[in-house]
Amino acid sequence: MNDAHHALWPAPHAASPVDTTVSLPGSKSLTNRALVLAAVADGPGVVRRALRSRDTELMAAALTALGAEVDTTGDDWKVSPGAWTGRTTIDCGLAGTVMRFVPPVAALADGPVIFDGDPHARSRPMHEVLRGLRGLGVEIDDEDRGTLPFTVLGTGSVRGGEVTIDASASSQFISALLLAGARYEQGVDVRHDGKPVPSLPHIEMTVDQLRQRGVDVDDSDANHWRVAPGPVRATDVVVEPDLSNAAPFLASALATGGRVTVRDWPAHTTQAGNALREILSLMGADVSLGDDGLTVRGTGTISGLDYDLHDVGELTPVVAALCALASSPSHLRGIAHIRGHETDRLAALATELNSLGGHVVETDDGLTIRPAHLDGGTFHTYADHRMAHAAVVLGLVVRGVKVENVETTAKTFPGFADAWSRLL
Ligand SMILES: O=C(O)C1=C[C@@H](OP(=O)(O)O)[C@@H](O)[C@H](O)C1
Ligand SMILES: C=C(OP(=O)(O)O)C(=O)O
Repeated sequence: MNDAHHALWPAPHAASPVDTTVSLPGSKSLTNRALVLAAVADGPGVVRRALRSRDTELMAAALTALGAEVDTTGDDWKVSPGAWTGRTTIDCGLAGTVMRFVPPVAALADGPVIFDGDPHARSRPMHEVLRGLRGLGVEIDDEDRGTLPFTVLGTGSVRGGEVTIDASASSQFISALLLAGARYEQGVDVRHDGKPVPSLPHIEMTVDQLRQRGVDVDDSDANHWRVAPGPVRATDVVVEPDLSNAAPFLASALATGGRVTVRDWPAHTTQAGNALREILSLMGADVSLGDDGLTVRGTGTISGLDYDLHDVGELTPVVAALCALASSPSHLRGIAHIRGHETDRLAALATELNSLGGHVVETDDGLTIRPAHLDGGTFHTYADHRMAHAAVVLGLVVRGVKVENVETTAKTFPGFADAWSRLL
């Protein structure tokens, strides 16, 4: 691993238990769904308190390239749908939501649309989105790669109809087809056939967002989703704070035996990050939801965790960091699919935690983490924002943790490092 390109950021050490209240930026998953749905809507809409980060700016740029108008100047982003135009190129960065959600929209454009992204984006699974789109009548040129780069050959309309894909590698494959599906002539009727679909809350979020805009979605049978053809109503929506990005902040209370409150925690939400309430209480925290937000209090002792993270895989890095600080062993299961996230997160976490002295073993579908004394050292992020989140949690209690490429957190949380420097 070459550290020469990136300065090392010394993760802040907590001299005393953390005791603070924080407001967090908006949800990536909600912002990018709201942008896509606003761009395919029947009139101009507003996305209030939009997350401004690399992934959401890439989404805004992608939709603009396809003919929508997206005004991102303030905190409330204004979106006006346009006539879908092809003959353009989309940069997906490393954003799963851009590489999966935009091709089904590009299929409505009147010409070819080229997709590419960061070097690692080319290894993220895409095959089943492409297969699904082909089954719905879309022509795609990927030179049989099944990954980025590829070209969607838009013709101005999409037939739609029935299709079966294997979404065991990512829930985003299903969300992708559903988000644009109402604009296809026959809507979409998509079935999953394969090992269980991960991250189901994210599909529920997609279904919920579609219904909020008047789209008729039938998800009454497992592994089967139907979106009726029809208009997507333009809306004025407020984005909730990103509950998955709350993970390192809430975890800091547990790690240091302190208290953290995250303001504006929604009482009802489809965000996967809401599972932190259960996970952190299983690990020994006192968790309460009140008028001032979600408050987590730690006792100074962290219990190991035996847990299936299949539905909430994006929480793994921070949870694994807490497990590495716990006083009993942990078994994190059900997360084989996170090998296809920003990096192979199972390999990256095992390597980096062990390099600090951890006792972490990769299993087929997760991690086994045993108590160990950790020492400082360099924690590599592999261009994965959530690896940096894990490193921050460790650094609070382990002296001398240095984070390589902390700037990678700009994917979903620009100013992440500064937020910690201010907090401690
Ligand atoms: O639809 C979404 O917004 C997301 C779905 C999940 O993807 P996977 O199903 O690939 O885990 C999640 O991990 C990712 O961070 C965001
Ligand atoms: C898996 C993640 O991102 P993406 O939306 O790029 O898939 C994540 O944020 O943890």
